[in-house]
Amino acid sequence: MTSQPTRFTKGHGTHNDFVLLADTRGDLELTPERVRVLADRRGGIGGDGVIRLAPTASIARAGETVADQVLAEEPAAIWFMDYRNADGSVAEMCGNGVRVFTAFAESLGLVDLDATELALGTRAGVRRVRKDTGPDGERWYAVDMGLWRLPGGDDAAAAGADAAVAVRGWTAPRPALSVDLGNPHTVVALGSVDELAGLDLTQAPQVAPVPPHGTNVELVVPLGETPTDDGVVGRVRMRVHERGVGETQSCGTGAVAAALAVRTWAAAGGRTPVDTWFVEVPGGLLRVRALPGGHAELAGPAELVFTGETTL
Ligand SMILES: N[C@@H](CCC[C@H](N)C(=O)O)C(=O)O
Repeated sequence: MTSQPTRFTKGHGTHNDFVLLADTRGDLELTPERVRVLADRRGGIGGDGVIRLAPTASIARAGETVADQVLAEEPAAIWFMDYRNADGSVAEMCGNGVRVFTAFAESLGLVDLDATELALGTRAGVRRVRKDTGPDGERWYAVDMGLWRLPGGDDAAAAGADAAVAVRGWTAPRPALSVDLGNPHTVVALGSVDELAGLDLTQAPQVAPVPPHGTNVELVVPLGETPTDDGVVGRVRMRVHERGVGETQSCGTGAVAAALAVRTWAAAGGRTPVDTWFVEVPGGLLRVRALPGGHAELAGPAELVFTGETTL
């Protein structure tokens, strides 16, 4: 318990939910224990993660050199997303979190997305957010997620795999592809939506070789590709087990990793890669685009649902 009440906002992006703290002076102490208490769904506010909005300069002053790099690359990136998983661990990046962070910054009057884009700092570097529109005309946010990478390189791209994943109940591990979005992902293809729906993700999937910093695991079913007026669009359904959390309703970086893995598998099979994907997650719908120059874009909604004060 702290003696001073702290204001918070609760928000989510496709039901990946976060406790948001506005630390505009950069002096809020956020220990792993405090994160765990805030994120606790029974004893606290509850969330998959905790997001602190702080001055990028304060993160640099605290000794995180990535914040110096952010400001050198983009001096306008004065606000930083300090992202923590529900178990108190620090994560480099959160795709749904970036959109919710932006909605939070708008609510605080720190940015007007109707007038300009937002450049913000993260531990994976600068991220740029612009307003966008969803397939049914709803307000969405689109984020340039920066450079993506296959840690297994060309060999993994050609083979479509560089790892193996075992899920509780499976008789044998299955091949998987590692994808780096600033944070680590391992993507496995399944044969049907019924198999996806029946998965037991109550325990963390086992990944081999063991990733040195852990990984987020996406289980995906490619749903096909459809010609549209804007070109061919792919569709994927996925579930995710997040590092530091457990199964969540959505993972933005995971959706990007899933789409890029399916795209890589298509290319390995000699098919023309599709650049636009809709990704169905248990909590909603996200759009992923492979951009020129090796960047990827993630688009989706962001909702702020309530505010309050806590002494936790
Ligand atoms: N839900 C997030 C990812 C949050 C961090 C992740 N659990 C990790 O440890 O890398 C997203 O929307 O990307």
